[in-house]
Amino acid sequence: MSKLTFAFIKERKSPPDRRVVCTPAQLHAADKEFKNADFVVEASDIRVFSDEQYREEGIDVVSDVSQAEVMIGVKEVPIEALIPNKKYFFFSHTIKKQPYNRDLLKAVLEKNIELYDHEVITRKSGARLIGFGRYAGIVGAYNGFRALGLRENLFELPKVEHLPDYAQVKKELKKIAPKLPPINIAMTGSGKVAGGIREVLEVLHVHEVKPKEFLQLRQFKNTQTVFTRLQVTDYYIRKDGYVPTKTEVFNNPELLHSNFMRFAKVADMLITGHFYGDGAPYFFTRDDAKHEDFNINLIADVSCDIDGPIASTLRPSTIENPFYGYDPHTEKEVAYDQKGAITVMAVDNLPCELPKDASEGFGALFLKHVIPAFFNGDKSGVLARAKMTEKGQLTERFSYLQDFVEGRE
Ligand SMILES: NC(=O)c1ccc[n+]([C@@H]2O[C@H](COP(=O)([O-])OP(=O)(O)OC[C@H]3O[C@@H](n4cnc5c(N)ncnc54)[C@H](O)[C@@H]3O)[C@@H](O)[C@H]2O)c1
Repeated sequence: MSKLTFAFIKERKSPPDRRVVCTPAQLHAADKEFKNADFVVEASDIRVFSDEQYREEGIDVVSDVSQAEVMIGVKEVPIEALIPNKKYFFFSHTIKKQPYNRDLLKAVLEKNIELYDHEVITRKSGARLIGFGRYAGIVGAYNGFRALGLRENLFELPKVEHLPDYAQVKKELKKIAPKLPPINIAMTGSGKVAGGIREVLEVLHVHEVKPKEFLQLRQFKNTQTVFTRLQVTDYYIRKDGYVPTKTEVFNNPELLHSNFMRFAKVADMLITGHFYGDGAPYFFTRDDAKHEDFNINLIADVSCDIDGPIASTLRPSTIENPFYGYDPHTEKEVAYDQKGAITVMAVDNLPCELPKDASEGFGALFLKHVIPAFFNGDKSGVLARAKMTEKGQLTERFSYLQDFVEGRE
């Protein structure tokens, strides 16, 4: 069997992304493990690991990767940089028909590229195998507490992007744990983002209560910081009054009403990590936020769906300026610390703030689930499921994108 060459390509999107799919140490180990694979790295001066660090691990760093068969990156590859007739792995942000990437998908087809999108590297059940979600949850929750400290003059957390790694993030959190005020925190979600949020709450020793107990907190004066984790069956209810099953939530959102306001009356802070399905009810609307009982005044919206289920998320924010305020009465953006406003953290590229750890986490999953599939006949079907394009056509699973590519929707 001839060797297959995998190239870890340079990120070319602006603003620059420092993440990479595999670290130098991981590629060193992979080089030993996969005898039929060659791994090369495209030279880059923005990556969190330097070219020299890869060379030290015995990995070739080259300026021209066109000899490789498989190209592996993180963000969208600019059209002019796409090399025809190759296999590519990156986040194309096209599966939800994102209009800003229509031309990219068109170019992928025209250049006869086999595109495998990281977002659709899944188990047979559809559950995603790979992602940066955990780090989004960690950084998003941290940023939420950073906003709280700044707004209330309680403590000052440094920006994550100025810290070297997750270990230091945890150290900073431990320092502020004793200074946390007695507030009620609700978090949402059950996937990787939610896992990251939970890690932060655990480092901070925030006490967890069940959603039912959380609802009772309204009657008491807080004495400690508490949190509860809300699942779909907590924040949605069927229109006929029954609690929905998860399958109903995923497949029949038209059956549902939001049941979130009961939590909004108790929570001071919300940290989101849910997945919002198309057509599902909003958690709270602009009108809900005007309600005198609406108690939430700080939202770290990691899920970050714009002008959607979390009405105060008017726009994404940036790593540079992560916070803004939402005035429920005027429905307008205001200063993040304006009296009566909801403070919003809605950074949509959170894992970029922790590029080293995020790359390590992503790389471990990629080497476990994807690379072996090239050499075992894709026995779990992971490549077949993730392949979006082949021979200039969309694969069957992604044929729903045909109208989108042709500009008909
Ligand atoms: N702000 C950021 O930088 C950032 C970064 C990564 C992810 N995110 C967002 O965070 C959210 C969660 O990401 P994740 O990595 O935890 O995802 P995940 O794939 O790990 O988990 C998603 C969870 O949602 C559930 N789910 C699937 N379909 C659903 C539906 N229709 N309705 C409700 N739940 C459903 C799944 O069972 C799973 O438990 C996503 O919206 C993602 O876009 C934001």
